[in-house]
Amino acid sequence: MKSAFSPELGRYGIAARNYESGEFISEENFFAIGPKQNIPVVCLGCYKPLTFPGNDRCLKCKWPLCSNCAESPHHAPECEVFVTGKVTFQEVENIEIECIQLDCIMPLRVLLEKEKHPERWDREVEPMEYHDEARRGFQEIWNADLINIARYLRGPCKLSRFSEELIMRVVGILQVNAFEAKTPQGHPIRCLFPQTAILAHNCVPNTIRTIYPSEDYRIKLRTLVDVKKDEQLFVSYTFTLDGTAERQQHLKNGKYFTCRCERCCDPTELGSYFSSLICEDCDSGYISTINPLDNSSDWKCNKCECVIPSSKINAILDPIQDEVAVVEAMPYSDMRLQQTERLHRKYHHILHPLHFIQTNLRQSLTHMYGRVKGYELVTLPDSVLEYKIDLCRLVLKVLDIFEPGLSRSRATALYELYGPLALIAHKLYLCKMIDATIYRSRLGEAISVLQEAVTILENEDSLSPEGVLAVVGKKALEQLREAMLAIDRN
Ligand SMILES: C[S@@+](CC[C@H](N)C(=O)[O-])C[C@H]1O[C@@H](n2cnc3c(N)ncnc32)[C@H](O)[C@@H]1O
Repeated sequence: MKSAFSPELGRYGIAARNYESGEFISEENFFAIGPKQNIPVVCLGCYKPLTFPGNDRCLKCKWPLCSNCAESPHHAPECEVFVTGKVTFQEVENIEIECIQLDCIMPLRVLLEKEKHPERWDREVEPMEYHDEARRGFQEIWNADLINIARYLRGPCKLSRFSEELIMRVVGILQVNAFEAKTPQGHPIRCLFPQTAILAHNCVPNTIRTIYPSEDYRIKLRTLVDVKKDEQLFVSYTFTLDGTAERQQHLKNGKYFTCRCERCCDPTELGSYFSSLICEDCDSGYISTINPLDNSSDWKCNKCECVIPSSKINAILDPIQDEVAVVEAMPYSDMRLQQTERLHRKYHHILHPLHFIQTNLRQSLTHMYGRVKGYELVTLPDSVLEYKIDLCRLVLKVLDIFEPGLSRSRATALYELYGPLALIAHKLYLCKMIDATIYRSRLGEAISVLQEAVTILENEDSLSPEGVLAVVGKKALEQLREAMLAIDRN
């Protein structure tokens, strides 16, 4: 990867040569790793939530640390600071609420690493963007960080060798550049990878990054699609299956810029109508915003003269999104499946069939059919198996537009698709409703779908849920191939 600069994007990455889809471009060790901000008390070694106030403390500094992490290298740097400065951790009464004392940990780790590796700081971290001015605009957050982090480190932690300005800059560097990852146990963390963070954002990315907990949280960047030498490399900083307004808000509040990519500038989101509503007036057109980059823009129908102000659109969409959020917060269960189906049906007269709300509900349904108790794949009637196949294909249709190529989401959707494909083929053949030729072709489709899913998932860390899926998928692939051979033998 080469680095380039533009006034709009700042530094960004470009391809140093031609890459085929799925090729690794670069890899990097973290500069710092640590807990996220605004979280309840976690162990500073493995980041698991600590459930009893006062339990699980470091024997040296008495800050939160579980008994398995006594020698954790993650906690060692700040431990010395807390011991030397006699900085005590104030016990928290409610372990479920955010623990502001932990907000200083990640910035402190960056600052201590700066002292340990000044050359790497100068070369890689010093030039990083931190949007000082824009962050000052969010006054409440700025003041909270100033008090809970900068003044806490310089005061009680006796680290006045770090200026307030430098500490607030590190806070900004982390906010703008840090990536979220998960520990093997699924606990969220933040990591700073200065070289990989150079990549600009695009709502249709051409690369994907993976953090490998089993390789001491090393990051690797690979292409999703073929990329030509000197083409820009993009990742997505947002959830690609959000609509334009949601993505823009996330980027503005968290990364301080307006994305002007082709998808964001197109009211139809590349012809998908991903944020569009069905027109009530003509019933055959779709209502989309006139200017996707302006929240107050009117919306208009692509078939009739209907124009609707944004306030009215929000009054329709906000309650739907609230209702969906309640259902999506439920654990996978019969109840959640029923509620998801209810919402999917309820809003299909209002939202475009590919609307992001419908697509996200559909994606949840593809995961639940086959997993939720009472809906195991082998117990599902053929009609529901066919329905799951349709749901997967619709999700894949959207992913083909927004995450073309070898993405994790594509792999998971393909993984959900192979099961019902194989099962239906098998059932029909056993009932003699299809002959060996059709069975072979249907099984062949299931095999190629699963093979593609496994090929993508094999890039994931072996300790991650996706990595585990790759292993299970590989075994299933062997069984399907065995079934194929059995047809040929008979
Ligand atoms: C993670 S940093 C990327 C590297 C950064 N450009 C640098 O020079 O350090 C994210 C910042 O880059 C800029 N940026 C990234 N993608 C952008 C885009 N699509 N449009 C405008 N600015 C972008 C924004 O300033 C954003 O806050």
